Amino acid sequence: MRTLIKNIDHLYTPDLNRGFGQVLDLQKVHLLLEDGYIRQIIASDQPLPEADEIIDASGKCLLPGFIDPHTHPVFWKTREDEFVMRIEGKSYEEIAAAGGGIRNSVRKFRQASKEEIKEISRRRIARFLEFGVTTIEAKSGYGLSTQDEIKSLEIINELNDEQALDLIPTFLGAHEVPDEYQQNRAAYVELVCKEMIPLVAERKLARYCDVFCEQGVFTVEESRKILTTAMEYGLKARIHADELAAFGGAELAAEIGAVTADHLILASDEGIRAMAERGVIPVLLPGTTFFLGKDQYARARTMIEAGCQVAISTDFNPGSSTTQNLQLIWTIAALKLKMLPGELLWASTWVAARSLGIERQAGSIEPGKQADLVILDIPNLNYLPYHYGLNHTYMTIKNGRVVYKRLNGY
Ligand SMILES: N=CN[C@@H](CCC(=O)O)C(=O)O
Ligand SMILES: [Zn+2]
Repeated sequence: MRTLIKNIDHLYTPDLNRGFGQVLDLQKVHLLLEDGYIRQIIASDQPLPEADEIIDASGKCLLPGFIDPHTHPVFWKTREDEFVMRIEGKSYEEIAAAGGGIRNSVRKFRQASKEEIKEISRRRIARFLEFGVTTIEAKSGYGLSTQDEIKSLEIINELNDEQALDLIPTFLGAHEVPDEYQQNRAAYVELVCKEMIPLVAERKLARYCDVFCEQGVFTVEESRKILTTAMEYGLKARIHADELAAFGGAELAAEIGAVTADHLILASDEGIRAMAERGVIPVLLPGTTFFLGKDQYARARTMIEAGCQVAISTDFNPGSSTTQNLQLIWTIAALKLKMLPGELLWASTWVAARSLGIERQAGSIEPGKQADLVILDIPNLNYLPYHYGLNHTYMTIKNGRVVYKRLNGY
């Protein structure tokens, strides 16, 4: 099966030879796909090859499919009541300390059957394709019992097999201390290390293990124990770090060689330096800072100057960031993190792919790679964060197949 995408105004892909933020901009080209892979970039003065399917991209831009490297898409009920409580003045931390937040989602998750949660999650994740996202990292973390964490990871793995979007599973049993362990948190850490991690690894239900390392959640010592145990079982580490307090999460990520450290709003200079030295990828989630109504954003420029390659993500979850629109995150990251369009392209394709170990298959437009692509109805790359809040996706292509096409022009 050969598909020709013809008359592409701009084909943008990270310029891997020139480094972070540098973009290859090929104008007026065509792209040939074959059997799900990228076959050839064709200059406008070359003859057009035969193809079974032709897509006209006149006046549009072609980018690698976006990769969202930090999401929590498997939950049951939404939490709009807590959103209103925050408008009225309660903080996210106060709501969590009073038993709301993640623990609220956990209580609800445990009441629903696997099939019910799977169905609602299936409908939710389909929306990522509409926004041009072709791969997501997907975390468990609303079960917090062995049985319910397994339920969550099974849903992620089954949805990965059953529909077009790729889901890369992360075990987040240490997302919170559940109600029944509030008076005995050490026992919960033991349960995660001695029962959940071995089972998740044995059943190959996750590639990564994550911990919410944060004041009031898991300490640095507890996080170290959980993540090093997971690494002994062959899972790679990611960590929610320094989001609500400067807590030593970035330093821990560097110390244990985590693949990513995420959030990092309050990461220290020392932590940033250590991450750059160890090659830890900062995954920045400015939509969360925005949605929590906070003013202090992660120091992306300091991280980039220190030598980090930065990724960005929606952090899609029912509490602290409900958007699935990575294009909106481009705008927030541009304005609040001072990231430039070329850096945002890297951050949501190549670097995100590296953070998930899939950079050989995805994350850039090169012959031989999976044909995971997005056609955007924009005149140039700068336009994407500029015209904000809407969905510019004209078409999403996953493994060479059209999986989303906008119905009407505007
Ligand atoms: N910080 C921890 N986890 C999520 C929030 C989850 C929730 O509030 O349900 C986050 O990344 O923001
Ligand atoms: Zn998160």
